[in-house]
Amino acid sequence: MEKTASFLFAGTSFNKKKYADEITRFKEKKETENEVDYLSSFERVNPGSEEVTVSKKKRKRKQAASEAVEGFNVFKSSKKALVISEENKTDEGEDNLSKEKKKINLKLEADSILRKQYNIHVSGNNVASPLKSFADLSSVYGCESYLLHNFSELGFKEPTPIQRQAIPVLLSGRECFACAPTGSGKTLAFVSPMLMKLKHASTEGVRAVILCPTRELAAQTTRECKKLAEGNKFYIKLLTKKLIRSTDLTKLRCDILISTPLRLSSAIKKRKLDLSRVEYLVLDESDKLFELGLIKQIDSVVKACSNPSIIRSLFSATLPDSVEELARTIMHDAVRVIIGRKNAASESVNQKLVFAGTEEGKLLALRQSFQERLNPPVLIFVQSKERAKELYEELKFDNIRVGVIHSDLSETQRENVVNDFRAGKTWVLIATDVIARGMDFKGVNCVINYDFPDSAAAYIHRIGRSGRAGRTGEAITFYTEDDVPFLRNIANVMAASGCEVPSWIMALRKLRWKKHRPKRESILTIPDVAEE
Ligand SMILES: Nc1ncnc2c1ncn2[C@@H]1O[C@H](COP(=O)(O)OP(=O)(O)OP(=O)(O)O)[C@@H](O)[C@H]1O
Repeated sequence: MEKTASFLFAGTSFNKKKYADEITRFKEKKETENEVDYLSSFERVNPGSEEVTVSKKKRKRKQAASEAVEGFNVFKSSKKALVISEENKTDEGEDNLSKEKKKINLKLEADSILRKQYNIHVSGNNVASPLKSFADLSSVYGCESYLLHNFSELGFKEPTPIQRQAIPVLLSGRECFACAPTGSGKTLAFVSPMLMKLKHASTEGVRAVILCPTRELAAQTTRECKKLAEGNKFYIKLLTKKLIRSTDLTKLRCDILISTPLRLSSAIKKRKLDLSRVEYLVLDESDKLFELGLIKQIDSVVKACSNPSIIRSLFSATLPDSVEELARTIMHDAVRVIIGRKNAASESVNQKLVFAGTEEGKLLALRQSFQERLNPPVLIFVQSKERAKELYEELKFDNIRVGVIHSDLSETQRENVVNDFRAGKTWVLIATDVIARGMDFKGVNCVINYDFPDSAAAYIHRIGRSGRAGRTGEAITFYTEDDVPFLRNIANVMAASGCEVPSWIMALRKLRWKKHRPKRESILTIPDVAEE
């Protein structure tokens, strides 16, 4: 009420000279007026109770009150008095307004200090305050205790910077573009507000969708979601082939559905999966999802999620301007949250470039480094499934526990390979970019880019498998003569995250980088296997 009044009365003008007498009279009474309100309302609620309960002090107040009421009647009958009353309200209104302004300014100042402290950059109007701690979730947003309990069970004491800002943005009902380094807890940042908003399980069909570019990441996100939802019986489902075959999707009981775009768009088309009630749509690794190969499927999912009050959000460690522009065409009044610098590598990874000369040189360098120091778990990235198979053939007899993952393996085989690596059964995992994004292997000590990555974004995601959740890691990138023209782009990423780069590389010409996948010589040194 006060707030409204203060806005209503702001700006009323009054001739103070002309009504000086009235002002004096008014000011004398001002102090008692608040008490009038108090007592008259007391009497309204308790008629006749005054004799029994009103103390001496209150009687005194009552006396003052009656005077004020009389005064009020007098003012009521006079036109002048009305203006004076307005003047009083104006003063009060201005007071309230400036108090309100002060409060807002203090809040904005505190928000800005917190954002600076955690390197949070936001753009958009009226962006919600960042979280000071997880406790804000219950004090400000009424978070249920199960979620806070789960955070503490998982060992999460403080929110990470992206969680501090993206969670309140989503809870305040705003759409969001979020860009934060690899391994900085983006999954929890989009899952927690979803769980809080959905509150409890429902039978009303799919209410939230999370899209991930690969099956492995979708499976991992499902697991994380279930861990965070523990204690609240949500229906959280991964859209698998088996689920599609065995269930009538028109009757799917599901609060949160996690899928790859291909699987989901085909379920919409062929199995009549209804997404019209979806309230939350998250595009994880959004820049990957907006790449040419997937855009059609994304489009069909976005269209199927036809609820006009849907909240969409995009999360990634790399968010090119082109993707933002494209996404803005479908988003409403979105807030942009960037942690640190946009499109930057994690600062907890120590990055090195190694000149290996030729393909043969790479294999030699790899073997030598393993002989000198093998500190598992180690991830090795190559540029194609063929090369992944070749490198595996070379290393499998080297007395190293090595595994390989690529898109030619079946779903179960891929799952087993990932599980073996997670469990420490394999020390070295050879992979294509299929697991470069989002996969959260605990404590990967070193990432080796055996083949030079095909883009700066691919580089950032690959090396981001190491140095996660506050740990440190190492990344080694081999390059040959073929890769030299593309060195500068990687060097820029390295320099921006504080790593040393030779000056001759920084002096190279900057190239507009389309996918760099040169034809490379075979890795195999064993001709028999090559011919198999
Ligand atoms: N508040 C927190 N405190 C400590 N650890 C956390 C916190 N939130 C998440 N984590 C842990 O941090 C790790 C990385 O989280 P997550 O996989 O969500 O990162 P990400 O930002 O999505 O990375 P990427 O860009 O590679 O997908 C996970 O092991 C997760 O359990």
